[in-house]
Amino acid sequence: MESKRVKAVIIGAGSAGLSAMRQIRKYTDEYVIIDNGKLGTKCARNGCMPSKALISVANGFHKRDILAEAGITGADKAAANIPQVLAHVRRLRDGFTNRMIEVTKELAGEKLIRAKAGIVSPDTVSAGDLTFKTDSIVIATGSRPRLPHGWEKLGSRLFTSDNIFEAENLPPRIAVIGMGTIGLELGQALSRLGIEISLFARKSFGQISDPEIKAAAFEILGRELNVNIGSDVSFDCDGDEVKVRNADTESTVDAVIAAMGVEPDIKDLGLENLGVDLDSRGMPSFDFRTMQVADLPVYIAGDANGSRPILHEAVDEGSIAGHNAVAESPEKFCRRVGLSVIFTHPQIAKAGLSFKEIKSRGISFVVGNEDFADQARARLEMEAHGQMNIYAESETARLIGAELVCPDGEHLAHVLALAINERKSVYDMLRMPFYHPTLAESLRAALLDAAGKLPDKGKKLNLGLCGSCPEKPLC
Ligand SMILES: Cc1cc2nc3c(=O)[nH]c(=O)nc-3n(C[C@H](O)[C@H](O)[C@H](O)COP(=O)(O)OP(=O)(O)OC[C@H]3O[C@@H](n4cnc5c(N)ncnc54)[C@H](O)[C@@H]3O)c2cc1C
Ligand SMILES: NC(=O)c1ccc[n+]([C@@H]2O[C@H](COP(=O)([O-])OP(=O)(O)OC[C@H]3O[C@@H](n4cnc5c(N)ncnc54)[C@H](O)[C@@H]3O)[C@@H](O)[C@H]2O)c1
Repeated sequence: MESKRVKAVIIGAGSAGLSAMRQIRKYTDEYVIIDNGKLGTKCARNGCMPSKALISVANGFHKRDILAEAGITGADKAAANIPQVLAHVRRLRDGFTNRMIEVTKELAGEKLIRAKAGIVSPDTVSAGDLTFKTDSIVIATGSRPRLPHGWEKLGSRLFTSDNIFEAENLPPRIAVIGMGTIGLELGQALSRLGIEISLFARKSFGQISDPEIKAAAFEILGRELNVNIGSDVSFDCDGDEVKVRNADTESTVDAVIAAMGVEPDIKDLGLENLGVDLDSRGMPSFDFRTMQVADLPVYIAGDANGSRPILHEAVDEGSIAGHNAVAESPEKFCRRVGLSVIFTHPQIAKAGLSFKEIKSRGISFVVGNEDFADQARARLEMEAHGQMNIYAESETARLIGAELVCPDGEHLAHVLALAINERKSVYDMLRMPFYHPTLAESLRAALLDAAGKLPDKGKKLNLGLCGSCPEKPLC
């Protein structure tokens, strides 16, 4: 076996691994990046991008249902050709994937080793016929769909996010197991494209903790989706059909989409050779601010650490891990304000601290609410449903979090995340202009509602919404 000496080994050329490489190559060219799978990143190949392409087509098609109400006739004749829709999704997906492959090859050049990596010890990594002695290791191996024991028996009738975007066609009846992010996004999109979807889950809307927002999401999405929640889900194969059931319901379907979470792809990686304790999942402890594993020169980033399996966090974590892999000593980084979006229609989103986190920290806070049933722009768009709750600390009036299910939730959540990050108060935010008629005005309504519930009952608003004039005003 040939042995080489390097300063850093990155395992995995996905979003986190590439981000780590971008940092490492600023300081040294003595590194390698090892990947044995398809290049192009999960996000582009079978994650963010194909799922959003499918959702976009499905939402466009769904509009035909409201066009007649607005006087546009004939839209009911539109049809969704599933093989053609899937081919369109793949075409768009391939564009993103091919670009990522080019970027990977351009950036990595000969440093890219195409082999399965294994950790031999904290300073040694194997890759096929090669062994690397290294000063540091970045683990960025991503995740795989979690499949509880037994579900693999479905064979070719089983889809996960790993294979669904490769399908040439889909059968007319599908059960989706799991009502988390993937289950909701794919379940609603496929249902809108005319596939008969039955959603089964033990619990719903795991990403949302505010009971009012959860209830609103459940009510709105439940209007168009067949949702079955409660006990454990089981199945039986009956010829070409599958019978899926929980305690109350049974559905006969042609295939199943398993969307029961993801688990770090760390099987057979050799983490036991690091010489540190591993938990029941086989995961070592790591520091969320340095990405360092125990006190070793080993860093773990992205979906591989099982902490925040979303794209921008994977990229941040890769960056931190890469920085620390070549630093004198590991530096602690402040992590970004929380932000997550589920691309259902309406969208479900969260910014800053969740309702549950605020409660568990014992913070005294007020909730500002907006009901989209009466929101002017939402009514014009014929999407007048949803709820937004924003949370402000009672003592300081500072915005600290928000949970929402509403039209354009992705944009509202970004504005809220910005405000929370900049430590803005309800009053600071009310100094902003809000154009009419926009969905952004919903934020103003929620802010006014919060102001009225603060200890001073919004009295500061009497000083004038814009506040006193600074020396060099922008107005
Ligand atoms: C259907 C779906 C939709 C999603 N939508 C969104 C979204 O809208 N927004 C969002 O923010 N996030 C979304 N995500 C999550 C997002 O895609 C992931 O968080 C992100 O892509 C993870 O990046 P990563 O670098 O950790 O993993 P990856 O990109 O999977 O990279 C891991 C790499 O490691 C390699 N590897 C694994 N083991 C080894 C080994 N032993 N040796 C060598 N190489 C190895 C693999 O081949 C792979 O290339 C979605 C995920 C899914 C499944
Ligand atoms: N818009 C986005 O940002 C986006 C989109 C898709 C995926 N993702 C990422 O991908 C990850 C994986 O998504 P996911 O939807 O698979 O996971 P998830 O954790 O969001 O949801 C898993 C769901 O499966 C249910 N479940 C688990 N075991 C079950 C069982 N045995 N029987 C029935 N139900 C069961 C859970 O109760 C939960 O509702 C997410 O954590 C998310 O970060 C993000």
